[in-house]
Amino acid sequence: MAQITLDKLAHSYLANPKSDADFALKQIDYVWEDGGAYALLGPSGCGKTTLLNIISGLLIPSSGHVRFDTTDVTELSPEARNIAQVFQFPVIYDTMTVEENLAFPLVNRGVDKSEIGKRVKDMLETLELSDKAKRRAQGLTADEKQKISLGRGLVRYDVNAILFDEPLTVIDPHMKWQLRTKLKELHEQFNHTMIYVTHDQTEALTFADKVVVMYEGEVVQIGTPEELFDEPAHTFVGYFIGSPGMNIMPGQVQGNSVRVADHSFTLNREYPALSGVTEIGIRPEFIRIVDRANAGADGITMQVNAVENIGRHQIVRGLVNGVTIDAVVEEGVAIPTDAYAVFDTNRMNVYQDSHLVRAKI
Ligand SMILES: Nc1ncnc2c1ncn2[C@@H]1O[C@H](COP(=O)(O)OP(=O)(O)OP(=O)(O)O)[C@@H](O)[C@H]1O
Repeated sequence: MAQITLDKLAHSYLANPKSDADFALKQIDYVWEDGGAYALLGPSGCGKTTLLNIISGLLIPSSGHVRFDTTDVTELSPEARNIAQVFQFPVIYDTMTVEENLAFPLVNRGVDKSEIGKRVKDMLETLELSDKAKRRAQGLTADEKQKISLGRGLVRYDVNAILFDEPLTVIDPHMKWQLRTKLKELHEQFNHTMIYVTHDQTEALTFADKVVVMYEGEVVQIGTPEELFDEPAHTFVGYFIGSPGMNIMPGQVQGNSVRVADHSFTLNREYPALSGVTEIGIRPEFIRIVDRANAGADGITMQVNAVENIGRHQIVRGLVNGVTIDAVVEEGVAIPTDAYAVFDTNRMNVYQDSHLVRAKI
């Protein structure tokens, strides 16, 4: 296993990139800790696969270096990097049996026969495929084939890292949850450095200790699931993480006073003087909807347009000063038509030109 360092790494698919927009991956400096479980999360086209391919050696970056511990591997082939990769679709040998498929990466590396037998048996049990060990892979379901692909990556104990590129795309929804849990268990057991690419926030947040959020070729935040929820560093993270995402509204900030629409909130913290576009972010979970008649002066007029029941909660959708706002309210709570949205001032975040502004201490 290895610590993986990305040193001033950037990539453009163009021969002569001229501006930032020409880069599929804008400059990134980051150290992936040895034994960490990371998710690379972002929408389609944000550069996740480009970054993963640079780490695996399928792509040589336009600039910068990749180091595994102290070794510079920037120009080394994937084979020379000693990594395991699991792709979106199963990569297995149809004519081999399930156990032969799992043994193959170990046979190739000259691992001792008895050791191979032990590891394959363990992996068959882990993946709940013991009863299919002697069956040819041909004819198995897509789920089962992808489980074998995962197993072929995980059966190797000596790898520097295991890279997963949207590995659960072909997996049945109920099985996805099971395999995610399994991967987490395997990570705890073997402590491999794992990097998991996905555009699905549930997959990222349940699998990873740290989530790397990408947007338009840039890493906009690296944090624990809690950090991404509580303090999104960029409005995109606020919007992308959470269901529904964070509400973002235009606002003005002066010291400890935040003005949104026709209402000023007094906060228990001070902000520095801001320039540029100022926005206020608040998650739907931290907005209460109350009847205007009972609200006193502590809310903002909200025009309620729809109420969706989603089991234990209801999502209230409406407009505040022309901006669409969502609030998450417990089930059974009556939603007044003449409503005020009351914000939890401790949970309001301030953004300048899309980036989080920290309050002065
Ligand atoms: N071989 C290539 N040649 C030219 N441009 C490419 C190539 N591969 C990717 N790109 C471009 O680079 C950008 C990042 O693509 P990348 O595949 O890394 O994103 P992604 O986040 O993995 O997307 P997805 O989730 O759809 O796979 C996109 O604009 C894409 O069109």
